[in-house]
Parts: sequence; C-alpha cells; structure tokens
Amino acid sequence: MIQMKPIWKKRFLAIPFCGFLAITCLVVHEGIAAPTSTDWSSYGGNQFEQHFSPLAQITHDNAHRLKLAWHHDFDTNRGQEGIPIVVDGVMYASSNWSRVFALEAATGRLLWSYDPRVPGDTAWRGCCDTVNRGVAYWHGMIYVGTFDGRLVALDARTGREVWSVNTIPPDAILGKARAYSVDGAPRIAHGNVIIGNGGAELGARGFVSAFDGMTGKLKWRFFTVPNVDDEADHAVSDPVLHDMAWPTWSPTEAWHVSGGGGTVWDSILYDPVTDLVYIGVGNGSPWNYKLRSDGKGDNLFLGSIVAVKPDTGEYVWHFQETPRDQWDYTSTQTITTADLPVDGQVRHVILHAPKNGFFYMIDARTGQFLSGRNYVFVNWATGLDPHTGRPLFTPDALYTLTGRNTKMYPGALGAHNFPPMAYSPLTRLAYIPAQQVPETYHADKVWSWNHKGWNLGLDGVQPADMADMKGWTIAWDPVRQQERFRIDHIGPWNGGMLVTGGDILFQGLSDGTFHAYDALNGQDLFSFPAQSGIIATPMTYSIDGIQYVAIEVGWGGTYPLYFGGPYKHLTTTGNRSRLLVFALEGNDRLPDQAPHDWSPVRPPARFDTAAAQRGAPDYATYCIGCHGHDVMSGGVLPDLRWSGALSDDTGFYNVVGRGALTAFGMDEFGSVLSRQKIEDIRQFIIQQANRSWHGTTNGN
Ligand SMILES: O=C(O)c1cc(C(=O)O)c2c(n1)C(=O)C(=O)c1cc(C(=O)O)[nH]c1-2
Ligand SMILES: [Ca+2]
Repeated sequence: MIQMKPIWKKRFLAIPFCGFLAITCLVVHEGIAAPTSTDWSSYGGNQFEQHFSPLAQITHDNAHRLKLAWHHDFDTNRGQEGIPIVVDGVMYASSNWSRVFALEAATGRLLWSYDPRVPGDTAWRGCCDTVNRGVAYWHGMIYVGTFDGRLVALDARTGREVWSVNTIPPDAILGKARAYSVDGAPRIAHGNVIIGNGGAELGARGFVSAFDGMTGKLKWRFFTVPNVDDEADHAVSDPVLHDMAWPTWSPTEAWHVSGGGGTVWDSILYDPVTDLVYIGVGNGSPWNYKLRSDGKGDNLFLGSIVAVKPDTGEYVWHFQETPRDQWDYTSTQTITTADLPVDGQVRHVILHAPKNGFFYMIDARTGQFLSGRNYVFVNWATGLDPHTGRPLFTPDALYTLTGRNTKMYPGALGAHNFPPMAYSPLTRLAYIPAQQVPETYHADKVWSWNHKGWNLGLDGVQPADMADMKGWTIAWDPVRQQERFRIDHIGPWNGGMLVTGGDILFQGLSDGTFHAYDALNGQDLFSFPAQSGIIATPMTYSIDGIQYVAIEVGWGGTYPLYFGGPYKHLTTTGNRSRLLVFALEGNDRLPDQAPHDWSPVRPPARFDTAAAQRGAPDYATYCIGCHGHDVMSGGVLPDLRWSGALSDDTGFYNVVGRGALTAFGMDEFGSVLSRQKIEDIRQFIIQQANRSWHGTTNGN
C-alpha cells in the first residue's frame, strides 16, 4: 500500500477555511488518525464546487507512474460529460441518455445499472447532444435528471426507482411549442433536490425547480424570465419578475412565442456559508435581441447569477454579467466559492468564468461586484465598469441593432463552456478550460417560428477558420485578476479540471489524451491515450489508502455535432465511451482498437441544384445541430454524406419524415416539414456529398 506523504498535511494546514467534507477536515488536523477512504460525494467535489480534493498521494514526483487501474465500457457511443461521485466505496456514474451505473470504486465491478429509457424522439429537444453531467447523492438515494425532463430518485443500494417526477409543467410547453431537456446534475440543498433544464436554442422559458428529496413533491419553482403577459405563474418568482424583470423586456415581440430563454442548464450551487442557492442563468431565446425584445432593455435575468433561498426559492440578489444577450453568452458555467482577501479583508466570494470571456469575483452574500477582467481576448466589450461590473459594449457587438454581420470573440460556444473550472485553495489559482471559438453572427430581419427546429432569429452563425480555433488551460489568479500561466492545447473543446492536494491538475483533452499537469506551472507529467476525445471532467477518491482518479471518455457535445467535420482537429474522432480509473498501481489495459471514422461511399451522381439551394436553410434549421456544418459529421453522429438512405427518396423520407430511426435519436420531421421540403434537404445533402467526393470541399 502506498503511504500518504507528510507534505500533504503541512500544505493543507495552510488553508484558512476548513469546511470541506467532514471527513477531509478530520485529516487536516494533526494528531487525528487519517481516514482510510475519502469520498467525492457531489458533482463539484466539495461544498464550494471547487473541483478540488485534498488527496495528495499523486504528486509531481510520481504522476508519471500512473497506471490504468480499471475501466468500464459504456453502452452508448455519444458524448460523455458526467463526473462520477463516490460514496462509501461505491461509484455512481451517469452516461449519455441519462443512464446510471453503480460500480465498486476500487475494482470497477458493476453493482447495478439503471436505464430511464429516454425516448429517442426527444433528442431534438436539446441543442447539444443527449448528454448527462452527473448524479446527486442524499440519504441513501441517487438522483438523476433525464434528458426527457424527469427527475428520478433511485435506491443507492439497488438502483430501484423510489420516485420519479416530470420536472417540466405541461403549460410551460405551450402546446408542444417549446423544447425542454435536462442534462445537468441535480444539486441538494436542505433536503431539496434542485434541477434546471435546457432548450433556449429551440425555444424555452427557463426555470429551476426544487423537489423534496424523500417524496419528490414540488417545493418551489423559480422562473428566470418574466411571464410574457406579466401574469402570475403561482411560482415563487412572481413578485421579482413583475417588479424587477418585466420592465427590462419589451411588452411584445418574439420572446412571447419562444419563451425568452434563460435556461439553467448547468451550474447550481448550494452554499452553506451564506445559506443561499446560486443559479447560473442562460442566454436569450431567440438569440436575436432586436427581434426578441425590440432591441430594448437588459432582459433580466438572462446571463446572470441569481441567488435564492434554499427552502422557499425566494429571490435574494442577482448579478447580470451579460445584459442584452445576443451571442448565446450563458452564465451557466461553474459557480465556485472561495475565501479570498479583498482589500485586506477575507471575504466569501463567488468565482465565475462565464462564456462571455470575463472572470468575475462577486460577494457571495450580497452579489456585489468586486472585480473582473477578461481571461481571453474579447471584442464584444472593452472592459467592465469598475463599480458595477456592467460590460462596456463595443459598438459592433450589438449586431442585431446595427444590422452588420460581426465576427465575435468569443462566439456562441463561449470562452468557457460546460466543463468545470477548478480552484485550488493551496495555489489560490482558478484553472479554466478556456477556448477561442469565434463566430460571425448574421441577424434575420423577420421573425418566424420553426417547431422542432432551432429558433435563433438569425440567418446563420458562421464559425471562423480552424486556424482561429484555440484551446488552453488558463491558471488565473482571482485576487490579482491576472493569468499566472497557460497550457496550450491542440484546439478547443477540451474537458474540465480537477486539482488536488498534491498540486496536480488532471484534464482530458479533445485530442483523446488524459493528462496530469503540475498545478504550479503547467508542466505535463503524464499522458494516456484514451482512444476517444475527452470532454468530461475527472474526479478523485481514495479507498484503503490508494488514491484513484476517474474520467469519463467519449467525444461529443455541441462542438463536434454542430461544427462538424471541418472543425475536427484529429484524423479520427470516433466515439468510444468508457470510464477510466487511474492509480499509481494498476495493470488494466484498453483493448487495441483500429482508428474509426466514416468511410466515404460514392453518393448518387445527380441532384437538382435548385432544390439543393432550397434545402440548405431547412438543413440549417433542423439538421445542423446534430449533423454538422456543410453536412460533415464531427465524428460522433452518422455522416449523412455517406448514408445509404440518400440514394432513394422513399427510404430517405422513411427516416426523416416518418422516424424509422427514432430509437437512435433521429425523430420524425414529417409533422413539421412537407415531403417536398424533406426531398429538398436530400438534394442538398447529395450536393454536399458530391462536393466532398470530387474533392471540392475538405471532406475529412
Ligand atoms: O440555452 C440552453 O438552453 C442551452 C442548453 C445546453 C444544454 O442543455 O446542454 C447547452 C447550451 N445552451 C449552450 O449554449 C451550449 O453551448 C452547450 C454546450 C453543451 C454541451 O453539453 O456540449 N450544452 C449546451
Ligand atoms: Ca444556449
């Protein structure tokens, strides 16, 4: 057995605040026996969601010796974004399509698995793959949100369903007009299970709901944007929406149909220090601010962190990071708290690096803006007002008002997306999985609504050239608001961060490798070929004195699905979905596998150019989100250019119009598109396939 290094105790004693998992605190006080096991019992690892663990067996000196201890193959081949949790020696991991696995954490032996049987015809309801980011544990129960909108409580010992509720009230859907999906991890506060949802790209009005952990009874619901008619929803948000939010929207316009957005699709944090729940609110729906709200008002609470009370959901404060959103700049990114000196005084603060490219420090009790600075290059704002933190827009940024197509840094995928950042109380640095993915936004002038399609109010969003796409891990000093160092990656869309008491930074990358870096300087200490791009985030735990590090592997999420083939930065990006667990000792290995990709198949030679031209915009509205720009797959979902269904209009209609492949996530579109329109899409795909086949576009 490997012994804990004494340095671990010494370093950890320096931490000013000792409020981690109780078991961890036991360890930090000298003289008390160290526990033999340390859990990772919630999504963010500790009550601050710092994605930090005090475990320190893996260090600068031995990280190069890491071995694969065990692995578990998932039975889906789409993006894996889950962070497993470990409670009492059992690991609970979720995978795509909201499946849950309980495994013996030391050996990987499967104890039970749970499949909520999410219907395949719900895949269109989300913008960004049928992912799941994790489960929550409370009092012997495991909670998982399912992609089709349920919250399910499972008996942690057996995996049996204890209760299941629909988190989406039927009237929120407005006769099926709007789209909701759930892919974020539930959070626990005062015995309530809190869960949000996604859907703002398709049309949704955001809210979070709290359910009694024992019974599943709804405790409260907080809507993040006003009722379109300023009427009561009989929800706890009614007063603040009427008094504060409604006046920041135009009385009419497109948000009345699409719901306004503001989905809370990822970060939620219950903070026992302030006894508040912070929710990260998403972007506007439709994106086009001129069409959405007549170009008027800040549109509260879009792009904000909102603090509410855990028992009642009552509003306490908000801080809006992105007023007048028209870029998909969500504030749903990791909400982390820490105790840090501000003007010579230690304060309990929120650290936040949202999509918009600015790093914020906010007082956790009051929501007061303390400081902020851009952590990547941005061109939508020149900076933040030093007193209020409000962005100072550049004139070109407000493209829906100027009518000029504008290339924006960051683009819609943000400078930081769902993969969590980590914060180490030892190094006092935040580690941001940051990226540069610029896009040019083309605003529509007229609003139209597409059921089952994307409803952005835009004519298109054009990603910049591959040369402009970058990915880094940025080590950021939140007190000084400056970069300490950065690690360069091959491109964007890398996984999230884990930092440990051994000052090791763990991260999986889009190039299919898993790394241990030195958290003090970014030095690469260990690299493992994981056979598929990694977008998930590692966690760590110890059992019988052995420190393990776990990571889910599986390329996916919105970047490969939406951006598609032209933006691959690997020759192969096929998906092999697995859970990998590392330790200093281990003798597991992955099976050898040939590189996997879609092989070109000669497409039908003839197509109707006029029909292809008509089909292009419908492809962009209904198909692009999964099948990629220019009909080139990013390596996860089938590449339509080489589909056998292209050769025959009836076969194609059976798939696209009638839903022959519904079970695989390809819903029918015959209810929203005429047979002629579907045929036009087929012609467009054949045209694109011929371009690739004859080498006039860069196929793969
Ligand atoms: O506005 C929304 O409702 C919403 C939801 C989601 C989601 O549910 O995953 C994403 C986004 N937006 C989004 O903007 C985004 O970049 C994104 C990336 C991902 C992902 O898992 O790869 N989800 C989402
Ligand atoms: Ca969004």
